[in-house]
Amino acid sequence: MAPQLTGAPGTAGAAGGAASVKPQFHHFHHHRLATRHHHPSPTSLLSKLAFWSVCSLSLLLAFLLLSPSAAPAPRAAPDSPRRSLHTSSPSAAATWGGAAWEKKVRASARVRRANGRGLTVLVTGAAGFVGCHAAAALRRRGDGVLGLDNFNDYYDPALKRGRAALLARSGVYVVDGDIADAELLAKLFDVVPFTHVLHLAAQAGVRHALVDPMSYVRANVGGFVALLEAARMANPQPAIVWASSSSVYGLNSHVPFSEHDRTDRPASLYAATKKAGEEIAHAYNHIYGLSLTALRFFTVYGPWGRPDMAYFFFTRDILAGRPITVYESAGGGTHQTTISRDFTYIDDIVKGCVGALDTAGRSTGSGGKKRGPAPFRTYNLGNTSPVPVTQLVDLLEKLLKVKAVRKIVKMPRNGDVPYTHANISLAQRELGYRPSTDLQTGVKKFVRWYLEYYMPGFAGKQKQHGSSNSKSSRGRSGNTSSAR
Ligand SMILES: O=C(O)[C@H]1O[C@H](OP(=O)(O)OP(=O)(O)OC[C@H]2O[C@@H](n3ccc(=O)[nH]c3=O)[C@H](O)[C@@H]2O)[C@H](O)[C@@H](O)[C@H]1O
Repeated sequence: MAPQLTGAPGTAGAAGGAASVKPQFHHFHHHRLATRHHHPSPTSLLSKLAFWSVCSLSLLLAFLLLSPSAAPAPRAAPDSPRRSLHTSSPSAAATWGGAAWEKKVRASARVRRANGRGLTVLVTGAAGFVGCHAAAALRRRGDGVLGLDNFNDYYDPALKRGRAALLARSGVYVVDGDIADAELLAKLFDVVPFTHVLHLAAQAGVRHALVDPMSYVRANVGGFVALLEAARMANPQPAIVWASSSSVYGLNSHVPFSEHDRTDRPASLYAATKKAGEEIAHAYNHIYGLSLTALRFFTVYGPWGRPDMAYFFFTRDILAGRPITVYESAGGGTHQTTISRDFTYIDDIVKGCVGALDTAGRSTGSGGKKRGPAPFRTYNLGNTSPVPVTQLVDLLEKLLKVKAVRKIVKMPRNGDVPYTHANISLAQRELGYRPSTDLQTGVKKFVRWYLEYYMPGFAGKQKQHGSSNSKSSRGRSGNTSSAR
């Protein structure tokens, strides 16, 4: 079933129209060449002269256009839209540039608070789960917000377009482009003097790193460096708040995880690239005076969430009557542990992001040069109450009113860690971070959204009959497989 949206899908990436202009070639017909055996009249002499001039000019033009040394990569004229070559979006038709595009960018980034004081924030990964919620929250309080997202197909891009459409309705424009596109980033910083960057664009997911390792290196290392390069050259230099991950704690066994604990034993490539990001951030802070804040998110969930996460695809599969694989500890021996996560509700995470932006000190550099020390901070954003994954499944069964078909297996060596548990006292003290949503409340909100978004008919039926553990409901939900 196609996602049901209440409005038109986002058109953010379509700004600008056609991008490439094909050269026009003129063909001369043979009958014109045949005339050269006759005595030429003055008019035919003139037309011959004109013909050969056109030929020579065409040849010269063709030479200039096709010669590799003489033909640098076409640069966009200021008023014409251009094609981004770096997007990994399947549409690959991301366009940017031109007067109309710049106007849209400026309008989106304009602060709308009555007193005129507010942040001007570039939110990367704005069509992602956390990005879309954070961008909306900033816009609600009147900050200037511009989104950037490459709409890649790691999971259903229609969901990302749906999020961007929501943002568009609240006046936030999401530029369709890649963080690794240095030219695009330079342009954005040129058009808007961003005070802050909330950098959430990344290749997420722990287990997928076994399937496509390079995508993690490209986005979480290469993409991050591209963003930092653009930020250090920008004038003014923005303060950067970015998404690290609880996964950096890896095999750390000291609970709850504190920012002072070891993070040098990652269990997955995903974790390793996030940890690399933290080290890279330190270097940019040290060399260029960029203000950098890393937020270690703990298993964020909620409405408009990521279909690659367990709570999301468990919901889909339970409704479809398909078995779900639930991991149990591979521990054995004396350290038998229940697989559990410090699930953190999206609204709490957004408050943490906003708190981090509000308290981020300034970057000190200018023109790519450091002028003094700048803040370098790291915070856990978790819920401080880990819940076993089996309990999450119990909860979903209760809310969906469908019994899950559980396949219990020992946790494979796929990058997952047995448990996470955040110590959040630092974020509490310095960011005013106070998570307030327990798993029961948060998952209820997610399930309500899921049913309304993917299965509006089913949601209605559930309300009417108060129960839905029927064959027909399973049949309907079977259509949701495109969600992942
Ligand atoms: O905090 C983070 O830093 C990360 O959080 C998230 O990773 P995780 O905490 O691993 O969440 P998620 O995949 O939903 O698995 C949840 C639980 O279900 C278990 N799990 C998973 C799959 C399965 O088939 N069976 C199962 O039992 C699994 O063993 C686990 O115990 C983000 O995806 C990641 O991008 C990153 O941000």
